[in-house]
Amino acid sequence: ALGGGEIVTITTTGDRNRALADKAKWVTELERALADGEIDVAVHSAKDVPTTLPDGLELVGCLPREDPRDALCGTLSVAGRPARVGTASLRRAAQLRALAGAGAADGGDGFEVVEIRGNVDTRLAKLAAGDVDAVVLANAGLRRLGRDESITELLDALVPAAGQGTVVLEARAGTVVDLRDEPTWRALTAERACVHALGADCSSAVGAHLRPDDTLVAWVGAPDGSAWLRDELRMTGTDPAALGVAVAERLLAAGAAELIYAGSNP
Ligand SMILES: NCc1[nH]cc(CCC(=O)O)c1CC(=O)O
Repeated sequence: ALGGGEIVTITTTGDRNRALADKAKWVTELERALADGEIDVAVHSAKDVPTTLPDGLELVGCLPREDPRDALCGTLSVAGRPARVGTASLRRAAQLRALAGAGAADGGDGFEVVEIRGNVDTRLAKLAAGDVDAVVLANAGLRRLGRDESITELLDALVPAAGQGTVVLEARAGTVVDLRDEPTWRALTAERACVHALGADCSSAVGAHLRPDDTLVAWVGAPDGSAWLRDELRMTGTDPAALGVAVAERLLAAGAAELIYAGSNP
């Protein structure tokens, strides 16, 4: 069990160079420290943890999930020109472009998605400076950083990333950690199983979210939002991983692999 432990701070490549696109940059150095026995438990944002773990490591626990939704800071609606919406996330860009293509922006002149990099403060500074009219960030991240006053709207229309809003614990296989919020664990299991079975990775435009009513919603799209698939299925049994695989199989049967291939090779 965890208790009376010592906290080891590890600065990762992701912390040092936020311009890198690969989310695994926040995870691999902690996994190396786990494998070397330098630490016993690694704490990650679940969203950044690939669905295939190195041999000998496993997810062992999680904290209760924060709200998993994406949050809009700024506005999608500007008079006289399309609003510029900044995001670094292929998933958010693809879903926003799909919405823009559907003419979902009420009022204004629609919006366009632009790539924006840097940490949360950098992105909010770009918004404040008028470089963009809006940015989309995880509600959970904004709340944890005390920047939730910047939020103008929670985007129910976007399907969150698998594990978004969840702090997860990873350890060497067999490590017992008495810290696991069961509803969060169920959601994490279903969402990660879905992404894994889709053959998606962090460079794919894929969302997967187990709603509190036990319905798994998944979204797979081309990066430009020109084509996408959405599916949802309610859990009937008691196996969240089986639900994730079932949704992935339905999406694959509908052609999801072509969209994911496009996402991995933009
Ligand atoms: N890849 C960056 C990252 N990893 C986890 C979060 C947010 C917090 C969370 O999802 O738990 C963020 C920032 C963002 O997406 O806005």
